[in-house]
Amino acid sequence: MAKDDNLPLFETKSAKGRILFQIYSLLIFVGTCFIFAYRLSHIPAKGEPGRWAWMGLFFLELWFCFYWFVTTVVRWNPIYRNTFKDRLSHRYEKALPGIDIFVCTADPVIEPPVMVINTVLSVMAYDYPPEKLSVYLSDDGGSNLTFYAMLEASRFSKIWLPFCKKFKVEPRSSKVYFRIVVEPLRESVLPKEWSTVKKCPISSTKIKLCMLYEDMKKRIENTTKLGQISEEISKEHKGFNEWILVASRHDHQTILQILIDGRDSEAVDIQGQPLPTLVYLAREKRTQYHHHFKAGAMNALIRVSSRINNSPIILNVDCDMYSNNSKSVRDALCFFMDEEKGNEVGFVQFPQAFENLTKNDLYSSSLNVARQMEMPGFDGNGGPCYIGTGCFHRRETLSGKKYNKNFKENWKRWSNRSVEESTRVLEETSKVLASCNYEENTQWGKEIGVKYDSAVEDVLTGLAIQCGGWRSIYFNPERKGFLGVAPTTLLQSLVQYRRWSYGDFQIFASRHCPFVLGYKKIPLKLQLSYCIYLLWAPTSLTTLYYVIAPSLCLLKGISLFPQISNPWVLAFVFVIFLHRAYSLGECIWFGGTFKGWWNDQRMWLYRRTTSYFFGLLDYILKQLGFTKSTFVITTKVADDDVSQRYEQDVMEFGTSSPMFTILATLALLNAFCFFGGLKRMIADLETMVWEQFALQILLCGLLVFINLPVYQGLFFRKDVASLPTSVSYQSTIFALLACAIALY
Ligand SMILES: O=c1ccn([C@@H]2O[C@H](COP(=O)(O)OP(=O)(O)O[C@H]3O[C@H](CO)[C@@H](O)[C@H](O)[C@H]3O)[C@@H](O)[C@H]2O)c(=O)[nH]1
Ligand SMILES: [Mn+2]
Repeated sequence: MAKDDNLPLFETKSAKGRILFQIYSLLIFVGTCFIFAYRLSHIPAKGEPGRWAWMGLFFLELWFCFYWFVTTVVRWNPIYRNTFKDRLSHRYEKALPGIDIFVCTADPVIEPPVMVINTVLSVMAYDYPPEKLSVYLSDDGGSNLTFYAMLEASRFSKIWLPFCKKFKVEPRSSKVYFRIVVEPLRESVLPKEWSTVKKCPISSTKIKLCMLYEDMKKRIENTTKLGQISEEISKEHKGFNEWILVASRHDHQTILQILIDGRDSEAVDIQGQPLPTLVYLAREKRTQYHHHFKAGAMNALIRVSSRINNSPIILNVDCDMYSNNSKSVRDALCFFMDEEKGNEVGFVQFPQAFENLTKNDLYSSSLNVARQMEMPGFDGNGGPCYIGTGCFHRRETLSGKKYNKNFKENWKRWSNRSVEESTRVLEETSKVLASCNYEENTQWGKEIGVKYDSAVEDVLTGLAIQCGGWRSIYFNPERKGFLGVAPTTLLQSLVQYRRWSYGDFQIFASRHCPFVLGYKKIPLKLQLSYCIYLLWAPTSLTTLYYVIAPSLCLLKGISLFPQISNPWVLAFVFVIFLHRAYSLGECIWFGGTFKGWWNDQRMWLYRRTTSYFFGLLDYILKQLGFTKSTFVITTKVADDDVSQRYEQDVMEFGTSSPMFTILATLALLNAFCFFGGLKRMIADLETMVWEQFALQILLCGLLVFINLPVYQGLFFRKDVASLPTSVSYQSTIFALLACAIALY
């Protein structure tokens, strides 16, 4: 026995400099107390104008205070993890468990097959014994285009995998690798004909492979364009044409194909090494059975994979989330296989990060603060939530098993398992498990598998696992584990947050509310932590009030804040200033820019006033039975000119949407109030009324300032992505109407 045999496989560190944060929190707390003291002692008397607006403001400040308290609970004790992969391979290299990897896709148009197979290739190429890896693609679109791309990928993997191992390639998405490594050289160094270059800075193997990849890509894209499959493929897979027909009606039967069977000794790469198993699954869909979107797909995958490999660990990624780090599987295993603490680990969540961010992050998609502050905070409070992608699960947690203290994993139990069945038989028998009515009258989606009760199935499932006694772990390695595609237009981003806020609030308002489900099962601080996401939807109302009421009162001449010469004003200035300064500091500390922070403030406002508001409406309408649940899939491609505007940080409107009408109405309303307020002050300069309205005019002015892109889109831009005239008309009318009502 070597002497490191008892050392742990991972370590946990607390964040430094917490004392500063605690001082900051204390200061904010004291400041807020003063604000409340002022509010309570200065309530306008009965009959005085603005009494109700005042009360409203007081109530909202209480709410903001609670919300601030929750964000503070999250930030109180963040922890960071580190793994020791050398110890893992030293101890377990021969006995590593099998890993089943699930990739989900649903629509070949907004999730292009080339992108999907690059994700698949990247996870097939993990630095892990290939015979222990199985990759499953669930295609909810039942698209022959995606299937065809998978066939191409299964062929390409035979050269791609040995190549990755030989050159220690990172990242292992072919598309990204060639873009980073080969493309830059292609233009500068290489003349037209690549193969004729002798003195090339990259080896000819790399060039050849890149050409092969380009060929494959062209074939896939051409099929996509033509909408048909090459004859060769349809001959190879009988019954294919029939499938094209059924799939196009979106009502189709299960199609399950094991493209590479890892147990087959003939399934080898060009160097004779075994390949990971590769499975394509399009589960059956019928209009009369609810398919439950991604959660339904995951559950079908869980069942099918249990029949084929039944690996003890399941990794789940979205189709745009390629693996950016070939060691992630080993990282995750360091947590699961740790002798002392490993048995209680239910899932290991990697952060969601994106490859297509711009420097100033116009739509605030980077999730920098969530990734580096909030999630470590969750981990410190009892464990991160499950965020749907980049997550390794212990299979038992997904089959509804609860943790108990005596549980001890026997990894050998799993690795000994070998199913001696022909691929054909497996394919046929597994199909039943993915049929549309398999789950009828079962606990799937309720007690077993990924949960169905919410539009954010991931958060709900993670919470249930934690309440079942399992620990979750958050791991954010230096080299990011996974990279995905962030929305590239304003509307996409707002729609995505609408689904999230709706789903999150659904959880909060149900019997799965962390305070109910988690009572005595997870720590109170974790229950509170969940609120920062689950309470998004209701914060829309408070925010709407805060951007409307003070401005209208300004227009009408009702003062809601202390006047500037009054010492009480200090409390407001102090809290607001310190709070924002902290947020700016946090943003910059985690790699943002000043402009990025400013954009984040804007998106904070836009999400609250539109996405969260509609999320709340969605919830109410669903409760009343007016709507059915939907899942608007986030688009992962953009036209060239959309991409160009995205890269130049030009805000994308372009269509009319009720969300845009709200944004424009609020922007105009504040502009009217601002100028109306200014006019009043200038007119009454001697009587010093401005003193009473200083804070209100400041707030209103800030709102005008942050809305500059909206005014531009309304009046000053003429390009296709500006705001349509219909939105301009509607919003002008609404804003004028609101002002008129307030004045008279
Ligand atoms: O009916 C469906 C709908 C979606 N998906 C897949 O689900 C994934 C996530 O969908 P996406 O539109 O990209 O949603 P995002 O908002 O980016 O996803 C986040 O939020 C979702 C919950 O709202 C989680 O399921 C995701 O894992 C998480 O990344 C994608 O791979 C889709 O192909 C399906 O498989 N079937
Ligand atoms: Mn996504």
